[in-house]
Order: sequence, then structure tokens, then C-alpha cells
Amino acid sequence: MSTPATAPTHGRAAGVPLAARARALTKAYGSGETSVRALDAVDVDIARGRFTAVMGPSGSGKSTLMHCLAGLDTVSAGQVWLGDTEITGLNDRELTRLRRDRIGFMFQAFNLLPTLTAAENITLPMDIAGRKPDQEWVERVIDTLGLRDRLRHRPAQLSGGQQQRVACARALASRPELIFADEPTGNLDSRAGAEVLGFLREAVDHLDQTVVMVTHDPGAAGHSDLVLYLADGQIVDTMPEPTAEAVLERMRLFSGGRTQPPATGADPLTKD
Ligand SMILES: Nc1ncnc2c1ncn2[C@@H]1O[C@H](COP(=O)(O)OP(=O)(O)OP(=O)(O)O)[C@@H](O)[C@H]1O
Repeated sequence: MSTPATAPTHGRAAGVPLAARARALTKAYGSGETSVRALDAVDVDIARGRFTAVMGPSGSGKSTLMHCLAGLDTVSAGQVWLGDTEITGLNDRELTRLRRDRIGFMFQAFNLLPTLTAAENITLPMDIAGRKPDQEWVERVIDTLGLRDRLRHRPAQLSGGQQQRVACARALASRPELIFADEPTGNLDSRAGAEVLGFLREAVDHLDQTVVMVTHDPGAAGHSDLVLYLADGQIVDTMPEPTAEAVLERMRLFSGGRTQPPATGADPLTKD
């Protein structure tokens, strides 16, 4: 087992193309006695064309890491790159453009607009940005996600799993360099959750996308290529080629037998 003091080498990939990376990434909230160090000198490489899961106890810094890598939050110290672009140091306007053009987001709440059809929701970010969608790519995403016969439906006419698939298609539609998914299955029953994870996997395997997913769920992490484990704001371990069982076993070991339940409350071993 690694100690936090030696942890900064975890999550660093040698010789593989990177979608994002961070060096000595530190994020503190507040100041003085009430200051919280949410991230503590984190070094991490996010390999291109891979599915990376970020796990760790509540408060360990998972969301903060995702937000800093995605340019949604400023850093206190250290550097973050998206591809070859250093994003630390960009101003708000530049960050907004970078997020819009190069990053896709999937959150637990799908954030679909109720008055728009599935098709309109999928292309909304590009419409707002005044960008013309690559129609061939969008069609491929729609077919890959099995949304062809749902395009004219509004969110209220779709199941939770279908809504999340629309949110997935929206994240993929602009063919972003990197997709961040924050607990994408948190609100779904186990079947719909497994379906969405299957589609994220498909996006990586067949559409050459790169996905970073924050999750508490061993079943969800079992769909990834690599799990990064955070504790107290540091990456303390990694697990390549994870299975749900191996992730669950590691959680048992690290929590001294007290396994944190997955967000859905479903049995993690039957989740996928
Ligand atoms: N805006 C904020 N202001 C102050 N402290 C914050 C803020 N956001 C996060 N924190 C603190 O930073 C630490 C890391 O939070 P973060 O949300 O990244 O953890 P997490 O691993 O994503 O947790 P969870 O699994 O519960 O979502 C926590 O101690 C949290 O209380």
C-alpha cells in the first residue's frame, strides 16, 4: 500500500498521448484556520482514448480534481494542461471558450431543457456557440447510443436511462477532446446505469473518445480502464484493468471492512 508522501508518481503515464495532465495541482478553499486543502500537490496524467475512473471517500477531492482539470475551478498552485494547452493562467473568457470547444460534461442531473426535443438538446451547446455540428459524427453518436427513434421526444417523454443517453450524446456531439462525467449513473436504476456505462465504454472503444468519470460505485468503476484512488486530496493508488469485484475488495481493505455503499444503494456486484 502506498503512502500519500510517495503518491505523486501515481497516475502518471509514460510515453502515451495525454488528453490532460496536472503537476503539483493544489487547491485550497478558505483561508487561515478554516482553510481546507482539497487537493495537495497532485500529479496526474489522463491518457487519451482511455476510460479513467476517479474514486475515493467522500471529501477526498474527486469533484475538485475534476473541476480543476476541466477549467471549471481555479487552482491555488500547480499547473493543468488540456492536451498541449496550459489552462492554468487562462482568463475566464478563454476558459469558457476552451470548455465549450474542447470538453464535454455529463452530470448526475441531466440538465436537459424540458421544452426542447432530444435532438435539440443534443446540439444545444453547439447552437449556443454558433458552431455547425459535424452532422456525420452526430448521426454516428445518435446511432451508437440507440437514440434514433427518440429524437423528437421531449425529456418528460423519455425514461431516466434515455434522458441520460441524451445527456451522453450531448457531451459527445461536439467531439470533445475529453469528457468529464460526475456520477453519471447516480440517479439511475441499475439497468439504466449499466446501459449508460456501456455507452461511455463504447464512446471510448469505438468513437475514440476520452472519458474521466467520478464515481462511488465499484460496478461503474469496473467499466473503466484505470481507477485513480484519491484520499485526503492526494492520489494514493491506481488500479489498471479494474473489475467491480477488485474495486470492491480494495474499498473493503482501505475502509477496514466498512465498505462505502454505492450511490444508488444497489448491490455493487450486481450493478453491471
Ligand atoms: N466551495 C468549497 N468551499 C469550501 N470547501 C470546499 C468547497 N468545495 C469542496 N470543499 C472541500 O474540499 C474537500 C474536497 O471536496 P470534494 O467535493 O472535491 O470531495 P469529493 O471527493 O468529490 O466528495 P463527495 O464524494 O462527497 O462528492 C472537502 O473537504 C470539501 O468539504
